[in-house]
Amino acid sequence: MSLSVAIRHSFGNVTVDAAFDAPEGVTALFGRSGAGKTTVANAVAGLLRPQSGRIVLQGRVLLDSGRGVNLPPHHRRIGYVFQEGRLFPHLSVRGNLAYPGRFAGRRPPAAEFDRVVGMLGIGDLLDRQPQRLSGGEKQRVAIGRALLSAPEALLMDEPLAALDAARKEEILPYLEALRDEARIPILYVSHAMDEVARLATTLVLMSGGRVLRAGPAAELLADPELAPMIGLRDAGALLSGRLTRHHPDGLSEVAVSGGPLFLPHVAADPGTALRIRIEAQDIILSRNRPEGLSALNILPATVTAVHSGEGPGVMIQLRTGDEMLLARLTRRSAEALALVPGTPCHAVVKSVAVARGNVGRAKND
Ligand SMILES: Nc1ncnc2c1ncn2[C@@H]1O[C@H](COP(=O)(O)OP(=O)(O)OP(=O)(O)O)[C@@H](O)[C@H]1O
Repeated sequence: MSLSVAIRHSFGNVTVDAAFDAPEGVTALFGRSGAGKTTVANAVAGLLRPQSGRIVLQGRVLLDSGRGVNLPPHHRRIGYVFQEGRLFPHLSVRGNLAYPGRFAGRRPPAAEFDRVVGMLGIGDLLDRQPQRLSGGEKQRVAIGRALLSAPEALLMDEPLAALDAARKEEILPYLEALRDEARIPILYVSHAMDEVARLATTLVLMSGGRVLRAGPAAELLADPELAPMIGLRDAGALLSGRLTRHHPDGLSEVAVSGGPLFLPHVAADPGTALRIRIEAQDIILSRNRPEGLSALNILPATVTAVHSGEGPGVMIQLRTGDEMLLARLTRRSAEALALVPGTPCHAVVKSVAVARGNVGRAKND
């Protein structure tokens, strides 16, 4: 199951020239405003006919400019979710959900309807009209409607951008479940790194109309050379772990390959697989194992790369267990500690530095 995209399109002197593969899971198209994300998404949706390109979904050719193939949007079998839910205002939630079935000439089987409604937690909303839904509820219905069209891929264009932080946090677990349960590629357009770090399994970094890098999200997010492009304040690597237990003082303990991590309470059962984003600016490095320190998380690590930019800062990549971390230090500190590839050290992370939104679910295998 995959979506393969290669397009080239010029708007006057601006050219978008992008190629990548989106396998099952969430492929995040990330980049600053004007990077070319919407152009790619529109070409995939069939809303823009690129001057040249080839787009193939599960072996079906959606676009092949060389052979004059360009399927219209409604024949592409792609479900769309946009920034605002775009629900039909005159239909109830149930009516909105049933709509794609009518459109495709079939109704989704009742079991499928119940499964999607259950997964998105919208069972209590079925008889409401869209104007009586919150922004987050509207988005969940919009996702449900897209899923019930039995799509072979989902395209989500900034689906959380119009929501405040609390509504975003409410909807992210549903998107995580979708990522891990729907066995289709999900193309997720966003310029918000917190969402991307939470959801992406594959990352396509775009800049100036081109794909700078594409690959597994955990690998790209731990690459110090890409940090300036991601944004130094947003840089941070992902750790995967398993919740081991909740402590009576409110901390949750998570086993990551480098050791135990103590985090502010994580609302999940022991055994749950998690992914944790540790922001590069929240790590302190020490050559010796620090003692008499308030921080609870001290992970033994080895420096694997040091990347200096133009400013006073450096990005240090570290291995802890079998995973990577990124730490942002001043050049002065890195020199004082003589940090070079191979240097053993300790990565110190304050528990409270790990924001709740940086702890998400991962696929349970
Ligand atoms: N219809 C158009 N006419 C002229 N230039 C365009 C048109 N659409 C897009 N562009 C240009 O193409 C480039 C890519 O735009 P695009 O909308 O794909 O970027 P984006 O990454 O989606 O940005 P944003 O996050 O702001 O939506 C930009 O330089 C933009 O100005």
